[in-house]
Amino acid sequence: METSAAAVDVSPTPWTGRFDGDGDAHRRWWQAIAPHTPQAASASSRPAVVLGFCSDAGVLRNKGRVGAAAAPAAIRAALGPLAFHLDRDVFDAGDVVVEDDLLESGQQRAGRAISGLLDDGNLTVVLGGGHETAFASYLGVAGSEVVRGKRLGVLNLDAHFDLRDEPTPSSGTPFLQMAHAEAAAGRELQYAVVGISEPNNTRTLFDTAQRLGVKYLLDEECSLETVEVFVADFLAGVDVLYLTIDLDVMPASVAPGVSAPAAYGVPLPVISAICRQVAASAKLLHVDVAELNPEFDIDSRTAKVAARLVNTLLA
Ligand SMILES: N=CN[C@@H](CCC(=O)O)C(=O)O
Ligand SMILES: [Mn+2]
Ligand SMILES: [Mn+2]
Repeated sequence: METSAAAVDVSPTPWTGRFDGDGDAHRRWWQAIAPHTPQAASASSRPAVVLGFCSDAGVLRNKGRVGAAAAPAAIRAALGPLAFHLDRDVFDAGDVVVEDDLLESGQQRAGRAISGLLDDGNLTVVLGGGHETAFASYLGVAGSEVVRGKRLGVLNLDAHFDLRDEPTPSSGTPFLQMAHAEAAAGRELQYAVVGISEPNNTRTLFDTAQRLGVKYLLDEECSLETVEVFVADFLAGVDVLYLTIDLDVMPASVAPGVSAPAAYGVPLPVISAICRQVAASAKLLHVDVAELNPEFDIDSRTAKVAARLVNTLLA
């Protein structure tokens, strides 16, 4: 297996944040996180490793507002100052960078890096990138020894199905790509979506979801009680979970910095509760956060929300 360090393009850059002093009582993310190396020693049973996927290619191909390639740096900047209360070690493996339109090779490189990190026993956290990040994540998860013989579930928090049937992969196609890849391997994709906006998904997309047996909740159905039962049911049918958060699942007031801001959206407390539920399940294998576009992010609101959710997922 190629090591993660060999697969990434850009090494971790220094993290920054407020300094209140040295020692555990003052610790913030920027003081806790260390560069990931293949030899990185960890005392914790399941360290977390952050990897950036700097890509504008998927959103550009999907006719959206580009700028997500700058998101990994913006999320790190929002995470850095947060107080560190986690019981696990955290490392930064750097970035995989998609140059121009070279999306597929970038997804392959990120996939190899993720597989290597998973095989080493890490909880992997990818910071996208547009939602084409999800196919890179899938390549990494499906290519890992950790999922061999296990039932994989993909839980997407998103206003969109991203099941577009297009000749060219984009940020709108990753879950149909996964369904095809799983079918080619003789399996069926276990895919669930929380937060679907009915007016933002065509009849064709709903038909594709039905054909593939996708389980979903509409945004207007997402009360705390309903999502708790929905996620528990989905978790019960899988052995390992890949959670993907498309930040446009939340209302535009909470997540303005995305390609397609949501008029309705699922409230942050509901999304946060899902993250706690998933983190507590012990089935969580891999996480990604996608679609942040810092260019449209008022007061870094969306980056701060992304950072908070990552922090919650690792707690
Ligand atoms: N990542 C996916 N994005 C949505 C974008 C929808 C829109 O631009 O309105 C999709 O393809 O469905
Ligand atoms: Mn999406
Ligand atoms: Mn979306």
